[in-house]
Amino acid sequence: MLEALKEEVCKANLDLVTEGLVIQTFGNVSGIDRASGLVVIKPSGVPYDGMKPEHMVVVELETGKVVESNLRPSSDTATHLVLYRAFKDVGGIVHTHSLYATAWAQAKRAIPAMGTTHADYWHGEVPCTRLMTNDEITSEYEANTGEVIVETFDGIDPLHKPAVVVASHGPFAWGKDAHDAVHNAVILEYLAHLASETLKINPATGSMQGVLLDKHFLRKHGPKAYYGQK
Ligand SMILES: O=C(CO)[C@@H](O)[C@H](O)COP(=O)(O)O
Repeated sequence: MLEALKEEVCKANLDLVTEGLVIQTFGNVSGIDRASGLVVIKPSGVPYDGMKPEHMVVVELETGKVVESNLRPSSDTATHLVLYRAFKDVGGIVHTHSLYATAWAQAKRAIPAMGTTHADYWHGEVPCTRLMTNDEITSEYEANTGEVIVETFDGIDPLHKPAVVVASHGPFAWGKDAHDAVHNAVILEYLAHLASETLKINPATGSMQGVLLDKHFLRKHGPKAYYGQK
């Protein structure tokens, strides 16, 4: 079932290791087949070393029910499913605990756009979610994590800002497929690192000029640009 997608999702998970975004069994990548309403995701707690396409778990988008695998799906599966239901153009999702993006999440701060390196990829700051309530944490925690992300993106095109830092937790990134989502997670970590270094040099650095932000983002991702086309 969904052999090509399992290959793609497995490779995307292994790319997290190659890109230095995860250690141990941290993190997870999924991809969706919209036609069948099925999601393929990393198994929970399985080491990346030796991870194969046949280890990927297939779950239903609407119910989260495992339809193929003896392994448990990633513990963050419910978050991925909420995001796929809300962000209809998203085809792949990544969660990591990459060092700098997670530091911004722990600091509970959006990552400001301070220069063109950022503006080439993100149209403004990388948002940070609000803190989750005790009720949200003690009930359906993983699904509620997805809900606070969706709430954060009210009125924002998720493909213009393809990542978020979840307060007190870490980053989630997404894209048109699993490979694109990993690419965005790599860029996010670079931008988080760059912002940290910039604020170390000058803690009073403000956001970049709006005109420059638009110029750099839109020439690459605007209506007539190649990047960002589906
Ligand atoms: O963020 C978390 C847990 O908060 C995850 O990244 C885990 O570290 C990986 O869990 P599995 O995907 O292996 O269940």
